[in-house]
Amino acid sequence: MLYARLDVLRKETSARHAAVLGQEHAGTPQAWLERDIAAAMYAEELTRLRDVEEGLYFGRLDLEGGEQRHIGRLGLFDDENEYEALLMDWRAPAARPFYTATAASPEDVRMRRHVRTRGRTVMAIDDEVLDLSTASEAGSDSLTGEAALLAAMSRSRTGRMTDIVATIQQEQDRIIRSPRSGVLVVQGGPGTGKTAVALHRTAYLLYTHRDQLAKRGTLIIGPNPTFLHYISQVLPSLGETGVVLSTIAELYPGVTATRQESPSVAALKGDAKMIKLMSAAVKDRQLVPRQPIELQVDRETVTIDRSMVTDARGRARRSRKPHNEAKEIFLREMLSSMTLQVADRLGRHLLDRADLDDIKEELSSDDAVRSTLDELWPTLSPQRLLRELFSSPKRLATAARRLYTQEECAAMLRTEGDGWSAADIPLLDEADELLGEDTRAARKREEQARRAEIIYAQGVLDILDLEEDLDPELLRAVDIVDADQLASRQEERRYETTAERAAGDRTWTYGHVVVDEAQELSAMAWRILMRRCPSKSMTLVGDVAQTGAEGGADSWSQILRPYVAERWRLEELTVNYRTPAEIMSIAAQVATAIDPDLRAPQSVRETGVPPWSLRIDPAATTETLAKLVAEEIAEVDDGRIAVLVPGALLGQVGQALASEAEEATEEIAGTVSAPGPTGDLDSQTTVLTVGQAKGLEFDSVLVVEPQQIVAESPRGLNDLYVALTRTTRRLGVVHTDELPDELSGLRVRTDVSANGTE
Ligand SMILES: Nc1ncnc2c1ncn2[C@@H]1O[C@H](COP(=O)(O)OP(=O)(O)OP(=O)(O)O)[C@@H](O)[C@H]1O
Repeated sequence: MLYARLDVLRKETSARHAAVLGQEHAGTPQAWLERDIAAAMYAEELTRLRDVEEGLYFGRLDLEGGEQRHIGRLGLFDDENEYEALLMDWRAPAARPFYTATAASPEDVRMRRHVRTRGRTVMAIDDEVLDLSTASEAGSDSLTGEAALLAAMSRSRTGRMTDIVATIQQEQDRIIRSPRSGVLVVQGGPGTGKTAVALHRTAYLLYTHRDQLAKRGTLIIGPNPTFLHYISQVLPSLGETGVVLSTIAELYPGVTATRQESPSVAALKGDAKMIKLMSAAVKDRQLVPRQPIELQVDRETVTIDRSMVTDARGRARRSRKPHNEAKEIFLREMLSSMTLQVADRLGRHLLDRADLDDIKEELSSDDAVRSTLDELWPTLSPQRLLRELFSSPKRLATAARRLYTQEECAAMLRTEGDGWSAADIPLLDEADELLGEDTRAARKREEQARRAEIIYAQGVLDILDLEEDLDPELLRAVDIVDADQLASRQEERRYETTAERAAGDRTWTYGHVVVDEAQELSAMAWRILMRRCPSKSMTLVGDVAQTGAEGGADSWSQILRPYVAERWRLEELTVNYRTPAEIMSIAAQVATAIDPDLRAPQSVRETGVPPWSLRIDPAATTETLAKLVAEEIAEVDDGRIAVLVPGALLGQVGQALASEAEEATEEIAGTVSAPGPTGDLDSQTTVLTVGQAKGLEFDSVLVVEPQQIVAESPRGLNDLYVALTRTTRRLGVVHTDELPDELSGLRVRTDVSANGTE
């Protein structure tokens, strides 16, 4: 019945969409715009209706009074029966007991039913009677809908994250429905559902605060493009669009960060000391000449001396305006002083206001004067400031004095014009704030754009006018509208979604910002995010034990103190839904080595498959790895496999495995992806570094050379912890070096052919 209702809705929406698209668009520009908006709205609605196909209905609540509520991915109403609710959206307040009711606190619920479907067929039904007699064994922290949950967790992974609406647990629900305002930090170990919770919270907030968030948009920040790809399907399938998914590297419109940077240089650039360095770098561009400068202007000699420039510079700086905006004050002051100098020489008492204005006008239009003043206070773009700073040892040393050592400066130097790295993006944004808008350039750009629109509009009118068999009785286009008017109308017509407008505008401020793997962000990256969200309505999820970036965080209060002091809420997730207990007990050893106080999350299931280690012959690494991959493929059927390697081995292992797979006629042919910068999650087997695998999960994981992973970075143990916790079922560790002590609990295998499950 519910699917039939869904089909009707799809048909109706599709018909409306087609009707709107088919409309003749003769009409006012306003009507065109409305047509565009209506078409986009219907298209969005259609996507939403299509996306809920799988698992449309998943739960039922039977209440004490006899009322039944059916819960699903969206709300469906019976239009013949006074819009009675047939299916309730999981985010509606009345659906909440489905996630929170327990035997001890039943919230009026007598029975909760989980319905599992595949396509449109019911596969299983699990009923839980919330009866006090069962409350003692199933305490309030027990799992909700255990059978459905275990079924969801044991499913093969597809390379894309799926939603968890049918099996959200109580501790997760509390976070998902937490109020929108303020900063909420969700701390949780690996696999506790932080990403899932962050995305479902976004969907919940969009449902509950639709109006505000539709206008301002929501920004979701992830650690890398692979991760964004991994989560990209979850939100639309929850029925939401209008959300910007981005990495920090994409937050400065117009700049693409393509240059790789070493982690240690990225850490230097991410340090909060950069704030002072950047501000010094801007001030260093506001020059005072060592020697007086003499200029010839219309037979008069004008002298620019130190005190004159120092005064003008002082005034401009005291305005506290950004550099490019303060330039107007500097120029005004300089021109006044120079005018007075000329006037004094001519005899100031002989001159009136108009004469002085004439002198000033002459000075300001003189090329030599202009270029000299421009050198003393150059107009700077953020790109130019940074390019010239990081390619000049002298400039960098001056700006960095007392902040960075000589060696650190040397490490940050680079050749001019070699592109931008991800660590440069927060610096560009910082520079933009310090420099402000170059108002003259902005005005010029606007004028140019407007002129181009008019030329285009004139072209359109000319073409319309070329029609040969024109009836002189009929009005022509040019009789009704001229190019200027047409250009204005075109401007009004442009329709962009909130997400499109937000992504293209550096100064856009979002209604809510979600940061995943928040522990990875540098101090400078936090500044760019806080600027994008002045209301500080934010959800930050992460795990300080998984921090891999050298400039990343060790504690949440350290990150947040500069922005909200102690005004933030902390929620913790404690149950691991991903990694089986056998593997978590090994990972827990690593967690203790990182910090003895750290408690790894509790796994909810065992698989009976012990994780293993295998020492292999360095001469035959790739053949052995290929065999192990083939073995894992046989074990996981159509599941996913990751080979996690130290950064230094990525290219080598990736290519070798890919070509091994090409040659192999049997199991692994065509299943291994060669490593790219984003990793290819569509292949069955992917070779990745730990950094690339952050936030992802696979049915089986082979960790290669753990000792090298640990040695590669100051936070190497954290990386190993991340690597071990990416698996949902199977784990093998392959090494030629010694095994780190923490991994001594692994079952030791001696050869390849012996199967890991033995
Ligand atoms: N309530 C739930 N029902 C079913 N599956 C769940 C539930 N909560 C989490 N999961 C599953 O557990 C896995 C881990 O979730 P997720 O990736 O969100 O964890 P995480 O805390 O972000 O992990 P990490 O810190 O390791 O990146 C996912 O496959 C997710 O779908």
